[in-house]
Amino acid sequence: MIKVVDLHKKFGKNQVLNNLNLIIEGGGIFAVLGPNGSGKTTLIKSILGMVRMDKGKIEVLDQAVKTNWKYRKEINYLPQIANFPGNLRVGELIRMIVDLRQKPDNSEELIDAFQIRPFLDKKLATLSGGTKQKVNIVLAFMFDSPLLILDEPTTGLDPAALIQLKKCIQTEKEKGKTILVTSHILQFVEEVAEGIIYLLEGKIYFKGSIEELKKQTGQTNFEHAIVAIATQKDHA
Ligand SMILES: Nc1ncnc2c1ncn2[C@@H]1O[C@H](COP(=O)(O)OP(=O)(O)OP(=O)(O)O)[C@@H](O)[C@H]1O
Repeated sequence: MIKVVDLHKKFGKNQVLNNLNLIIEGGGIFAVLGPNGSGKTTLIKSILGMVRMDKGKIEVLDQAVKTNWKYRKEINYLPQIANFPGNLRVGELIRMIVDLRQKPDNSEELIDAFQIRPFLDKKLATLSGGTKQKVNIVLAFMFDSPLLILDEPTTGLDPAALIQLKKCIQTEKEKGKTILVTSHILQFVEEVAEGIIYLLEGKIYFKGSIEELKKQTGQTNFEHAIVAIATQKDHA
């Protein structure tokens, strides 16, 4: 599903990813974790072909990222910060994306699930942060794609929307999808994720289940295990 080999990425003198290797077989929910600035978004954007890698090779759905952009049609992506023109109305944006993608969509169902119908005629610039995030979630979930990448999906969500988001993630998982998610909300990660991918110093420092992480760090609490992993010498 995703194969990253010897990925290097520098911004100026800042070596963000340094010989990063990662294989994710199809199906399941994987949380990409790591301290602020550890390169989670850079890794995700490299997988999406949005960041030009300095060295390495990435394959997504058996296609090389460098040479082929068509694989991106098979990925649903929720960016950490989505930048759509503020004068666009919510309904217009959703229709625009549906027209561009030219695939069947379930936007109507999601509009109701996330209760954004009252906002369809509102301009994006006038929405609250949480409502904007609900719109972005609708955009990310409305197409049927084998790979879903969610960068900080919980940002700004109220409890009702958070429950809805978790339901959507579970539904996609049950359909056999692969879901990559980043989040600093460890309670959310513990509830949804099966696999943990922990980034540190430009590499995958740990890859495994939450149970394996607890065992390796000798911690019974997930939060403490995450803190402990960064101080361990043994790499995954
Ligand atoms: N376009 C860019 N130009 C310059 N530096 C960048 C750029 N994008 C990211 N960086 C730097 O790369 C490093 C990794 O950033 P990235 O956003 O991938 O981290 P992250 O793990 O997603 O962080 P966070 O948890 O804060 O979201 C940071 O030091 C950041 O400042």
